Amino acid sequence: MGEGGNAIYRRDAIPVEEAMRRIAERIGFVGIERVPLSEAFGRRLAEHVFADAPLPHFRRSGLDGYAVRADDTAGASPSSPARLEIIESVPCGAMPQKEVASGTAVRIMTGAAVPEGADAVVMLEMTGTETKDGRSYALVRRPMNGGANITPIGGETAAGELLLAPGCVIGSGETAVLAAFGRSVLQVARSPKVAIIATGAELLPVDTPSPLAPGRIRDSNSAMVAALIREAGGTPLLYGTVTDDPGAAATIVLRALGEADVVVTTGGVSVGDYDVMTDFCRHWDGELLFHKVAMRPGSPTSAGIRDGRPLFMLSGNPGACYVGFELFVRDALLHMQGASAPSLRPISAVLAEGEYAGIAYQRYVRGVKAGETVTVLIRRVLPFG
Ligand SMILES: Nc1nc2c(c(=O)[nH]1)N[C@H]1C(S)=C(S)[C@@H](COP(=O)(O)OP(=O)(O)OC[C@H]3O[C@@H](n4cnc5c(N)ncnc54)[C@H](O)[C@@H]3O)O[C@H]1N2
Ligand code: MOO
Ligand SMILES: [Mg+2]
Repeated sequence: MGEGGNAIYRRDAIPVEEAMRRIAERIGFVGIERVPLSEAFGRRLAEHVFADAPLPHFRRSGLDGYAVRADDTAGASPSSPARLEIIESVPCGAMPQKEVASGTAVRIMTGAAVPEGADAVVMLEMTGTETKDGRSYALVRRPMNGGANITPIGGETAAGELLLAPGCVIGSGETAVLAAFGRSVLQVARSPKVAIIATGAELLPVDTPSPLAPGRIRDSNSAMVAALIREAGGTPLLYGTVTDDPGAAATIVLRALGEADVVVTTGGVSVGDYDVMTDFCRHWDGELLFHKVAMRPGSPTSAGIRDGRPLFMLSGNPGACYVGFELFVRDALLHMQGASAPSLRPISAVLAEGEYAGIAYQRYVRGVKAGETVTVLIRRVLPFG
């Protein structure tokens, strides 16, 4: 078939970084949709969100107490409190009707609008009250600085300020900001639809009771990959399992490529007689991006693209399948949703125990970092001692 000289079909292993690059340069934004804020949690924003008004948009009291003129409290002390006539009480949500003139105070609640004329709020605990001739007075026992306990207009956010940028994940904090600024409907990245196809004649549905027939195993990869897809903001579509019949596998993979944004297969990608994905790669009308990666586990991991839709062929070995997803599929899904930064970041660590000899390929092993289980990439191991 005239492909003997092609390095991809010869399955020359390429470095992990090169494989990542080949995927990244071929993957684009998945498109936008509008969702209500109540359904936006975990999605990626696909618009700039600016403050359409200052926050707060009125001078806001930070305490329960009295709105006063700071000058009126100069020199006040417990033995000689400032005596200010209480002219009004302002609950939250109401606007004060009166202006605070010298010698007066307004009872105010946390979050309420500070009346004109007042430039400080004194907390209730610093005051006392007195009634005389049918009038009520606040006794302020300490001097106040101008501006004390008042959030000015725009004190949290100025009008026009950029609140959230495209690509950011909408978590609980972002949700609060969006709600505060009235964004009940948002433009977010569409959740990529990701088809999952597990290959292998040995595979049984998860609900198959024990004991399993000899040689048979439950399909754990589909469930794992579905969970990983959800973690990455995608929507998994379970296509089930396919046996090792090349025609049947090709039919279902091509159907999935027509229906989903991304297709992930597991298994059948090595050099076994029944490795259907290896066979598929040689006959499909898509473009193979790589067919072997210089890594362990998961060296047979392959990827291709057809009509702009990526096909990830992960190794069947569950550990290799996991590593292949982490390295190649996750960032592809995040990138499709507008994320700019790669999700994996290298850290350097010293291996506490064990040894790896004669490493030709990069190794990804499970490790524990300060109590947290992580996947560790071992590039180079220095001999002990
Ligand atoms: N002659 C060679 N043999 C193998 C090579 C090689 O280079 N030359 N590579 C080995 C490596 S490394 C790996 S990894 C595997 C890759 O195998 P496949 O991707 O073809 O996967 P399968 O053969 O289908 O299965 C491998 C293993 O994983 C189990 N499996 C498969 N699917 C699932 C599933 N959905 N859930 C749970 N477990 C699954 C399967 O039963 C096998 O045990 O090839 C080596 N061989
Ligand atoms: O590369 Mo295989 O994935 O060693 O197990
Ligand atoms: Mg195999």
